[in-house]
Amino acid sequence: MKQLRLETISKVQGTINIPGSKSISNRALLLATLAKGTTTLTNLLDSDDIRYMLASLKQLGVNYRLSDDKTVCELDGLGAPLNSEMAQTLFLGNAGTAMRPLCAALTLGEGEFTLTGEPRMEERPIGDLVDALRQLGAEVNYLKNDGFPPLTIKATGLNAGDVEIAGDLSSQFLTALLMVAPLAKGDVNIKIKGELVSKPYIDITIALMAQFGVEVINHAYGRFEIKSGQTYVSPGKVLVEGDASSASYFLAAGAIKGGEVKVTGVGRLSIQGDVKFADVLEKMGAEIEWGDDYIISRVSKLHAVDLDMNHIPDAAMTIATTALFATGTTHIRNIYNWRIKETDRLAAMATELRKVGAIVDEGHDYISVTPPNAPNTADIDTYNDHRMAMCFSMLAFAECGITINDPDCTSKTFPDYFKQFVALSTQN
Ligand SMILES: O=C(O)C1=C[C@@H](OP(=O)(O)O)[C@@H](O)[C@H](O)C1
Ligand SMILES: C=C(OP(=O)(O)O)C(=O)O
Repeated sequence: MKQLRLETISKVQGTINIPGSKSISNRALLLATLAKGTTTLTNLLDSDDIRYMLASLKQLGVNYRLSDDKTVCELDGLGAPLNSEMAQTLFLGNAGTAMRPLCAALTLGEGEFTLTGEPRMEERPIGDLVDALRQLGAEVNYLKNDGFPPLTIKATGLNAGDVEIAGDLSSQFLTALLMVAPLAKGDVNIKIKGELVSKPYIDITIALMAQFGVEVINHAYGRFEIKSGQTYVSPGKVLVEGDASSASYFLAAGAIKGGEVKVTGVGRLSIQGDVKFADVLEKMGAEIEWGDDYIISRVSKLHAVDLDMNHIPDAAMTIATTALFATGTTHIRNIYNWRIKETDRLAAMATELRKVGAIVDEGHDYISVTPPNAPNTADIDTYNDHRMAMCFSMLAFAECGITINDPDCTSKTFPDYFKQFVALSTQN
């Protein structure tokens, strides 16, 4: 197994232009496919999750041209659902933003499609989405375990009508349903069962659908209406913002060991909820400055916070390791669905934080972290979870340094993360 040793970094200073947002890249690729006209996407993310989406679209006959660095994509929209005369098997790795939306989108046209992924994908639920699609007449069958990929879709189109979908495990199910609703055979009214989690991701979905000309009526995240007669039309160009979750590591670095760190490509005008990570850092004592498309964090003495972080599930992980540099016990609450992501993140985070000497209380849906006087070094297991690897890079700011096992797992969303992270420590 590859290991990366990070020796102590005494100061970070500089600017980093954050690579494109995973959430926006995969949504925009799918909407551009369904839309009439050609769309040019710029600042597209080049990472595993996007490659799975791009490869699937190509396999399904979608034409696009990628720039050499794969960050510009000119895609010819179908102006219609995806169809296939041949049965197709699509491999989607561990990309939730490919698996869930494609599962819904492939029910719209005609054909037989099998969706598979990495072993962990077979443990990540999709039943709530499938139940909703079945209410609209879709035929979806599980190949192994009920409620989980792999699955097969026999597509004949999606009916209109009223549909209920559970919102308490993942917002990606609702995102998937919203994006396909305009191509159903009439009005679609969606009712959410239970409390919807990760709500800001629904705002990203609705904002992108609006860019492609479709309006969603949002009744306080409890009910959504999509009127028929709306079609996706390419806006011509879509600029993918920098990824706000990826920005969290650099903002945390600035707060712990700045100088100051400026992230560009994401800021006050962002449509991503994870920019609110900067508010959490500010509550911990960091000095934050906002621009329209940048955020700066400056070093300060940090203290613990006790917050509900359901709205920023990905960036909240960065708070768990930032807490090692704050006085007091930090409580991160209402994050049950950490358990069903790339790994069981509550268990993984607790185990690895304990290795460096933290006192950790891991609950059903929360984690509390009390820092040791001085962290000790350890070999950090990353569980094939890009965020575990990136979060634990913060331990390079402790006297002891840190070793990250399997650092290349960041390829899911940020292939050259460690190169960029180390570069920041040597910029003037
Ligand atoms: O819609 C999206 O782009 C995402 C939604 C979130 O998932 P949940 O809604 O499952 O929390 C987030 O964790 C994931 O990385 C991306
Ligand atoms: C949960 C994540 O990914 P996915 O899109 O596969 O759900 C993540 O990136 O933290």
